[in-house]
Amino acid sequence: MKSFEGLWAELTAKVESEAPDSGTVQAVNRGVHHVGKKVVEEAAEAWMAAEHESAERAAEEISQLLYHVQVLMLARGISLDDVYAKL
Ligand SMILES: N=c1c2ncn([C@@H]3O[C@H](COP(=O)(O)OP(=O)(O)OP(=O)(O)O)[C@@H](O)[C@H]3O)c2ncn1[C@@H]1O[C@H](COP(=O)(O)O)[C@@H](O)[C@H]1O
Repeated sequence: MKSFEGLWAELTAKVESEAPDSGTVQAVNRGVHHVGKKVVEEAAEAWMAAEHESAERAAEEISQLLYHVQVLMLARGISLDDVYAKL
């Protein structure tokens, strides 16, 4: 099973290698404005699923939100340690 840190390591490697077929690389290249809008969209979907759908559907939307938050961090040059220092 993938973890938050495992996904972060995978996405970091994709961005560093500029993997051409990676949706993550394409999103990072589109920039913070584009990725930020995806974060807001996924946050709304996570909220709606948590309020109106099954726990499994909510977990699926939350996983997409976590993914897009990591993409936002990569687009903005923020590391996991930068965030953990604020927890
Ligand atoms: N965990 C994810 C992940 N979660 C969400 N998403 C993206 O978020 C989208 C879901 O958003 P929506 O529900 O809005 O679906 P959509 O409307 O079809 O998406 P868009 O057209 O808006 O892009 C998916 O289509 C993916 O593009 C993810 N994309 C990639 N990953 C993982 O990230 C890793 C690297 O992926 P690549 O960069 O694509 O190689 C792999 O392990 C993937 O499994």
